[in-house]
Amino acid sequence: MEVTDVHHAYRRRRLVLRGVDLRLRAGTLCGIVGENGAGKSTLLRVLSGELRPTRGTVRHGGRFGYCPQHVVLNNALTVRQHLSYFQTAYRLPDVRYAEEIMDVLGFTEYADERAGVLSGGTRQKLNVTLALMHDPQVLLLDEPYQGFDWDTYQRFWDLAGRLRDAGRSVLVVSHLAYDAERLDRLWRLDGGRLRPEGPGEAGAAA
Ligand SMILES: Nc1ncnc2c1ncn2[C@@H]1O[C@H](COP(=O)(O)OP(=O)(O)OP(=O)(O)O)[C@@H](O)[C@H]1O
Repeated sequence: MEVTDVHHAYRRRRLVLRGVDLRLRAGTLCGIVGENGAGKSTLLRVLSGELRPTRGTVRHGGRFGYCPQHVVLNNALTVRQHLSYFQTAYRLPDVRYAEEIMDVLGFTEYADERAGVLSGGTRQKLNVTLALMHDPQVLLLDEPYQGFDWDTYQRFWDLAGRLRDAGRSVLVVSHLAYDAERLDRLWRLDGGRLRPEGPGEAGAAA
């Protein structure tokens, strides 16, 4: 994914993004942190194509996955019904990979529960599974581990590391400055631009 000089202003008023440049190579696990209101979700919505940038370009190739910050589930459908709905949307022959992800995240036993009765953390596990189940080459995750318990949080990072090792580009966005050693690159979104975060990060490309 290649992002060049991206600007975004809501209704031509406040400029939230003021020239974001970002390059995500295959086989990298990257993070963006920023305070509340810094524009992280706005940036991900631009990167996913949901919002058109006021200026600048976003280019990416191959299958694309996006896990939005706010869980979008149909409360009347069971976990399994969500999988089959997305299986059709993604044109997948089966949901075996989705079931593997469910197993890794530890919520297989909820397969026949309706989304409306799931706990917040379990809803988020389903949200992440739906974004991953077509094995995207570029994966954008907005606050993906909100509501996860510690064990699930660790399993999530193991999964993200495995995807990186399999050659996927993974970008995790959070307001928390999580364990930077898990990441190949970390940026901070501040003042509408990205700057490298952490020691020894003076402008190297991912
Ligand atoms: N649809 C919208 N219309 C107008 N302004 C918006 C809209 N969505 C976001 N904003 C504004 O854009 C700015 C950035 O918001 P955004 O949600 O991208 O930040 P964030 O870094 O994701 O915040 P948080 O960590 O709280 O989720 C905020 O000032 C917010 O009020």
